[in-house]
Amino acid sequence: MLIDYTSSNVPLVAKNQLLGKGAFGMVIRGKYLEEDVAVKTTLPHAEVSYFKALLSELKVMAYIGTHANVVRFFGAVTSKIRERIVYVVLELSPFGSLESHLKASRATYVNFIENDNITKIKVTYDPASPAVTTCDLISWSQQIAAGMEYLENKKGNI
Ligand SMILES: Nc1ncnc2c1ncn2[C@@H]1O[C@H](COP(=O)(O)OP(=O)(O)OP(=O)(O)O)[C@@H](O)[C@H]1O
Repeated sequence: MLIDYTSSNVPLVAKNQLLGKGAFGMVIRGKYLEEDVAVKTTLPHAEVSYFKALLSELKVMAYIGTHANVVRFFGAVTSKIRERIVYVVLELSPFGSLESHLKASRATYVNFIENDNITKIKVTYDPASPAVTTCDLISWSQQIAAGMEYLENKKGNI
């Protein structure tokens, strides 16, 4: 279901909290029904092609549905679509992109592999001690594969 917020509800978008920028848009932190969310939109005065790319992404997100290993899509603010402004509301990933998290964690990475053997099992990721370990990498790989498998099956149903 596509949730269409009225413009009066747009204060869900918190200002000046930029989470990141992509090829055609920016992602800012917001709040939806007491939940912290990520809000994706185009940069001001962006080219029409960027706006169309965001609309295509929105269409895909709306089709995908929910899976534990795929960022959840809450809905979109489309009330200003004529002015080429759309806000796509997504689950907030508190650590940002996996790539940037892995790069930032490189210096504190804890390797559990010695002579091709795993020396320790630490199953759960503990945000209080955020050093990434070999077990985290294995677990995240499995989660990515599960998410990709779900998307692949969805693709087959189009
Ligand atoms: N759901 C999210 N939660 C937290 N941060 C996010 C979220 N989505 C995106 N970001 C941040 O915003 C950045 C840009 O995201 P965006 O989806 O626009 O582009 P991308 O997927 O990284 O690249 P591209 O535009 O090439 O697809 C990300 O690299 C990440 O740092």
